[in-house]
Amino acid sequence: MRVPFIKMHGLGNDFVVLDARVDDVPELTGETVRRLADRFTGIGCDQLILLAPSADADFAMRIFNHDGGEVGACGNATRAVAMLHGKEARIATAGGLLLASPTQGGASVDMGVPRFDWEAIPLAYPMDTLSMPVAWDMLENPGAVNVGNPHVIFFADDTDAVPLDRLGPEIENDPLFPERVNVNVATIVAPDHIRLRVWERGAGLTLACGTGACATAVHAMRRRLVEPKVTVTLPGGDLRIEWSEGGSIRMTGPATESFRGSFEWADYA
Ligand SMILES: N[C@@H](CCC[C@H](N)C(=O)O)C(=O)O
Repeated sequence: MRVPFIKMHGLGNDFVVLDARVDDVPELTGETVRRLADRFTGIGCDQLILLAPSADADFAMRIFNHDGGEVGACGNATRAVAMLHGKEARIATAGGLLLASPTQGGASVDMGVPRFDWEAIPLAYPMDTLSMPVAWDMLENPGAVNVGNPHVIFFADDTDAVPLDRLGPEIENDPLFPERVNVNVATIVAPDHIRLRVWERGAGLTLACGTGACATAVHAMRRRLVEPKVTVTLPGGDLRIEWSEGGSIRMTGPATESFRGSFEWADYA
């Protein structure tokens, strides 16, 4: 059987979107996701997104990393599917209910209330997540935030000088993070501007990470390093993040549909 797909991206963080609301999509396994996500032998993407009907929301969004693992949140994909939906939507995800509205060329999303308890990140043992007494080489004293998925955030004078291709996988797989972790390295450029690079759990270095931008902005706000509204510049472009203590995070930015196609399911199952 042939299964239709839509190729989309948010600031270069790219997705294969399967829409089980309108198409027949057989049950996905980690192996099928890995094969489809492979950039040499498959369609190629950072995340595979499966849209499905939902009893509690306008639709459900399941998120699978490049390595086949299912996860709770993806900020860039949420903007992409909000744009696809074309009108205000309540989107059910494993990380919680998200509210999204399409904008000119993208979407604005209420990403929910961030969590800071060490159990919620989760960490392997109790620790102050605002100022963690741990270090990996030049990366030290990070913070941790869960925005539907787990993030650790380091500040550095120059994000480009950090060997994230080496330290990213080391930190992602450190036993301190029992569910592994997304690794963010940020520079405060100005009180309203952060520069950010992200090593994504299950996907590696990506051009942008929406939840990474949310987690980093919130952590910088909690440390009183930036204002409640910031621009986060990633290698793929800019996101606008707004948050105030106790509230939910608003993320606004672009999304793009690249092309539509279909694939033979048996080639990837
Ligand atoms: N690209 C995403 C995040 C995708 C999931 C992440 N790699 C995880 O494992 O939690 C984004 O834009 O937020």
